[in-house]
Order: sequence, then structure tokens, then C-alpha cells
Amino acid sequence: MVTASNLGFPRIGGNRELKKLVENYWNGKLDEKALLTGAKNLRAEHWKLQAEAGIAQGHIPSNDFSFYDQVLDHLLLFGVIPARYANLQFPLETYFAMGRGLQKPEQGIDVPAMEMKKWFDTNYHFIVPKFEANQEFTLRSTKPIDEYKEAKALGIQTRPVILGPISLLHLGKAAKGASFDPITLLDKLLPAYASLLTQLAEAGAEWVQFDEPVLSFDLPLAYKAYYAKAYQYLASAAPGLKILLANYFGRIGSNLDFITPLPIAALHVDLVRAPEELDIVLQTVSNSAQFALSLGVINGRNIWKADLDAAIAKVNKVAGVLGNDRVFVAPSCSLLHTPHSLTAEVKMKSEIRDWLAFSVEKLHEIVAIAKAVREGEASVADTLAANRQSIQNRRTSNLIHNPAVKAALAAVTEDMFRRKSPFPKRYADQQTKLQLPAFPTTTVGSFPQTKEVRVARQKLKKGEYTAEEYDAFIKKEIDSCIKFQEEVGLDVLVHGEFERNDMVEYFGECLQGYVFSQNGWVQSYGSRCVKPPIIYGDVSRPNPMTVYWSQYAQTKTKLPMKGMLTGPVTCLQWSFVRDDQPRKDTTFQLALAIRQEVVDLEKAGIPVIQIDEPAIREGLPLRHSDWAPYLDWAAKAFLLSSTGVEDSTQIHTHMCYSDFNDIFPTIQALDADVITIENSKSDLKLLSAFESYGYTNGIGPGLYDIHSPRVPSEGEMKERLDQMLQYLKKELVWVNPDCGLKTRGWKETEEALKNMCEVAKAKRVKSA
Ligand code: MET
Ligand SMILES: [Zn+2]
Repeated sequence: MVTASNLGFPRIGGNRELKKLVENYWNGKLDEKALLTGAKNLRAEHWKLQAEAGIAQGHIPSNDFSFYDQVLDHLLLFGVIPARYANLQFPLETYFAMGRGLQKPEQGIDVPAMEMKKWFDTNYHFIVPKFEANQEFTLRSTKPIDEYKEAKALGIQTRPVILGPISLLHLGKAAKGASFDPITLLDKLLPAYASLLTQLAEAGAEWVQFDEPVLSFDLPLAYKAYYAKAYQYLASAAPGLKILLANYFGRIGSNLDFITPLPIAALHVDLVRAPEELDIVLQTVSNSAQFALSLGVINGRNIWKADLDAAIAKVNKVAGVLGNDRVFVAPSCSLLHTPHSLTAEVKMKSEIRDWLAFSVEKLHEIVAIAKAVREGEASVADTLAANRQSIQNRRTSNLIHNPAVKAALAAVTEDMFRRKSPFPKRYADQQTKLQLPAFPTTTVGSFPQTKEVRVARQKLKKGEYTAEEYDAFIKKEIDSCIKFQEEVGLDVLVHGEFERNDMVEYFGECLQGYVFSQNGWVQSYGSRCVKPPIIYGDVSRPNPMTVYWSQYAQTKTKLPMKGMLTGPVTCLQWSFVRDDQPRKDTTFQLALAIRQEVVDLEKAGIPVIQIDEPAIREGLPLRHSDWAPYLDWAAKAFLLSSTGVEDSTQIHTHMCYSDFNDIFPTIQALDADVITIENSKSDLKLLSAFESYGYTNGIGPGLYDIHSPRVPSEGEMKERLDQMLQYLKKELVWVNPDCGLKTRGWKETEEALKNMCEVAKAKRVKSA
């Protein structure tokens, strides 16, 4: 029988119930009991919803719930708890302290959170496991077993989802001070997994899902032996329990060799990310394995309705070779990365809404595909007819296709990817115009977004503010921000970004081709959710987006004003994007729109323009061999957006992560006149990279970390600047914080920026 299956359901709840529960627990409004009950109700609701949709018993996920992060859950589960948390109460206090830190001065408790990292190429963040060289593993919690039993009591047979041992180790790091490869801990880890499996089997579980997404990476050959050892061990620990091994986010590639010999009952493949892999996987499995295939045909990373006919064809093909009993229909990955359901989207244009499927709608797609293959297409005739109609409507909609945009893209010429002159000539022209001192000071763009600023935007949205009132309010904010910057002594000013809710959403709202959901929340980390805008059609810029505010700001000061834009790759990366054209094409459309804005800013007399690209690096494909084409078009998109100006207009860019080595040549290829970057966490390594690659343009490595309210002293920042100067040419060095200041308060901002400007001034005197 072809089985309808799911790999994971969004835990946050249709109305972000989980967010509210944990935040109320954190701020003391809810006690532990209420938190646990609330969570239990939410899980029950989600299991019932999946069962009612028709996901098969035994293939509804459990243990996909988490109060903070599923990787963190596994650290608690196996007792991988750094010593600094040892004295806290177990489990909840320890758990949340690991996730978000804990300060209880009255008890002398002050522990920072563990490191967080982006989960593969998603915008979800996981807690990075830290292992000691003498790490011990013991089963410290019964979460997966409890949740399994909880569902069973409701009459629902679930498939517990466990992060596989190889992925758990591979995604982790040796604790500070130790240097060993965590994978060497495998032998010690496996018994803890085995006792978990034994208990799950005893509780009545029939299937267990081991997520091994690291199979989408380039893995060393030695991993073949690790996989063999791990899964032979686990299969023999609980012989009756069937194992589904799940890879997602990319192709398995040659890692398939590691998998075919394993004693597993099913393998999940991501056919959305790697559709080209179906034939080879099918052939290999039919020749040399006994297990079933779970076909990830429904996109777990995007919000479009699936083409059911195309999916059915794929599933039929596999069923024809392996037989119906060896086929599961599934989402490409856990549905964690798509919003809950479309039910709340009552305000969205109905034509566009009809093209979408969020998690709940995706469950129905999975079930329909499985049924069509099992019982024939006639059994779901109505569903298929409606689906064909939606797909057809979307393909031909004139909301999507804008001939002017397509023509503009076709007319792009090679010289639209480069500035008129090389950097040295430009920098000299810019200096003539800007007359900046040595070590010029600037900020990354945003200034504190106070409650009043957020309230003003809400009032405008709700109609409680007229356009005039709002305009006056923002101008007042800009006025005082400029006065503030002049007083602390900055050289290149910004307007402060008070009119922006978010650096991508703001531009999305100004551009055509974007639509916004009301309730399309996706978990980003812990209780934090984001609502990515949706790019549904050709992108164009009906009107200037930022010129009005930047121009106003420039009239308020004699100092140069820096215009602030978000770059095309970041707009793409932080949105749900079209699946009907390559990402590159969408990015180039965004780039053209931003190019128009850049040119308009220049015309309006703005001498410096910053185009932020903090997301270039996270867009890197998971496989090395896919990097070059991505980096090539990402750099080109930036160039297309930034090169329409005269030599004397200074282009800045900004990136806020410190791991630059992977993409260094790309950073140089962007050919921005100045780049401001994060530098607070790994200074010397980063700077030596800039030195050894011989970076030629202006550069401002963040002098202090804006992610903390702490005010760094002059001495501290002076030391940092001195360190930088060991690696960088002093004529090219800028002085700035490491990211925007919007999450900070005014008081600490004032103190920190004053200290920063003093450091620059003192340096000028010395080096004059
Ligand atoms: C995540 S990068 C943020 C850049 C933006 N210009 C800001 O200052 O907030
Ligand atoms: Zn930043």
C-alpha cells in the first residue's frame, strides 16, 4: 500500500500558541504546569489534525515538538550538558538556560546561552552541540517516549523523529580548548541511542525516523564505516523497530553508497531539492536494497501548491518498480519551515491565495497523491481538477508576468555589471567630493527602534495616524537622529531607518511582485518567528522607495548622508520565492529595481549609498561543487544593483558574519568602495584573511559588538583598531560598529559611539 507520511509538523501553532506559552513562562506569567499542559494540548491538536487529514497511522511524526530547538532537545536527551549549566534545575531551567542564557543575580547565577547556527540553508537556527573530549552520554530524559505514549493514548500511532547519531555529532563541535573530531565519539554515543530505541519499542513504536540531513553535505569516505556501525548497532538494539532514514535539503549523491547496505526499512529522499536524483536512487535501491523509498515530492521549504499530476507521475514510476508497499509519499523535509495553514489569510488577494499551500494544505496534497496512486486518479478526481485549474491560472496570470520587466532584463548589457573606473580612481574622486578625515566614522544604518517608533507604524497601518501625522513623526525622529550623530562626532551620517519594520519587508512592500501573509509565521529560533514576504511575480519598482527620507535627511546636515538599501540576494534569501523560474532570474529582477533606486538616490544628491548583503553567505549551496555558479550570480546581482552611478558616488556594502574565508573572492568581486563587516567574534582570523587575499577596497571591520547592551571602553576599541591596522592599510580603514543599532537603547548607543569616535580622532592625530 502506498503510504501517506509526514516528516515533521510546525510546532509553533496556528496562532503562535507555543511562542506565547514559553514567553509567558519566561516572564513569570505562567507556571511550569500550565506550560506543560499548554504544550500537550498543542501536540494533541497537531496529531489529530494530521490523522484527520489522512496521514497514515505509524507515519505521523512525534518528538517533532520542541520548546526551543530540536537539536537542543537531543543534547538534554543524551546528557550533553556543558559544565556551566550543571547546577541548574533539571530539566526546564537547564534547557532554557542552554538555549537563551540565564541571569538570576540574587542566586549568583549568570550563564550565557550556547552558540546558535543556521540549520543548513534555512533561516531556522539550531543550538550547536559542544562535546568534551571525555564526553559521557546517558539517556537523561524520556521526552520521545513520553510524547509517543501521549499520542498513543489518543489513539494515534506515531513515528518518533530522532536526530540521527551521525548528524548529531557532525553538526557539533569540540568544546572550547579541546581539539578532536566529534565523530570519534560515536562508539560512546550509540549505547544511549540504543536504550532510547529499546524503550520506544517497548512502548509500542513500530517505526522510528532518524533524520540524517548531513547526508546532503560532502562527507568523507570514512563516514561509510560510521554509518554502517551506527545503524547496524541500532537495528540490532531494537530488532522489531523499523527505521526510516531521512535525508533532506539536498541530494544524497555518492553518500548513497553509505546507505544501501544499511539494515533500514525505508530511505527518505528530497525530490524537490534533488529531482534529478530519482532515477539513480531508484535504480540503486531496486538492484541492491530491500528498503522502501519515502519520496519527498511536496516542497517543505516553500508555499506554492504542488503540481499534483507531476508528483503522481513520479510516485507511480517508483511504485511500478518497487511495488506499492515500498513507497511513501512525503514532504521534502519537515514542514517546520512553512507556515501553519492558509485559514487565516482572509485579506490576501484571492487569486494569489489560490496558488498557495501552507503546512495543513500540504498534508492534503500528500494524502491525495497517495490515494491517486493507490486507488486510481478517479478516486481524487475533484481534487486533481481543482489543482490543475490553480496551476494553470498561476502559470498564465498577468499578475505574474510583466513584459516590461522581462524586456529590461533581456536588455542588460555587460557594462551594467561594472563601475566606470577602477577603485583607486573612484576612491580619489569620492575623497575630493566627501573630504573625509582619516579613519572615517559611520554606522551600519539603523538607530534604536523604540516602542514609540513601532507604535507609530502600527497606528499608520490601523488608520489611527494620517499620512501627514506619520510623516511628521518620522521626520522628527530623523531630525534628532542627525543631531545625535553630529554630536557624537560621526563623519558619514544615516537617516536611521525609522520608517522600516524590517530590512526586507520594507522593500517588499514598496515593490511590485510581492505579497504579504497575515499569519504566515515560521520559527526562526526559540520563540522567535519570522513572516517571510512572498515573491509571486516579476519584480518591479513603481516608485522610489527611500529617496524621500534620505533626501530629507540630507537637507538637515552638511555632512554626507548615506542612503540605505537592502541588496538583491538578501531580499531573495529572506523571502519565499517563485518556483517557476531560477532563483538567479528573480534576484536579477530585484537587482534591477535596486539599481533604479541607487541611481535616483544619486540624482537626489546622496553621495554615499550602502547596499546591505548580510545573506550572501547563508545562500551558499550545501555541496562545494555547487558554490561557484551561485557565487557568480550572487556577485553579479550585487554589481547590477550597484554600478549605475558615477565614480564620485561611494558605494558601501555590509555583511554581518565573520566566516569570510569561504567567500572571499566573491567579496572582492562585489567591488564595493567600502565594506563594513562583523568582526567582534573572530577578529584576527578574519583580518588575516583580508590581508592574505590582499583585499584592495575600503573596509570597516566592526569595532564593537552591537548584539549586547554592554558599552565597550575607548581603551578596548583602541586596542581593536590597532589590531586591525596590523593587517589593513590605514588609508582604507573605516571605523564603525559591527551591525545596525536598531535593537539597542539610545543611552548605551550614545556612550558606545562617543567612545568609538574618540578612538578614531585620537588615531588621526597620531598618524597625521
Ligand atoms: C542584518 S544587517 C542590518 C543592516 C541594516 N542596515 C541595519 O542597520 O539594521
Ligand atoms: Zn548586519
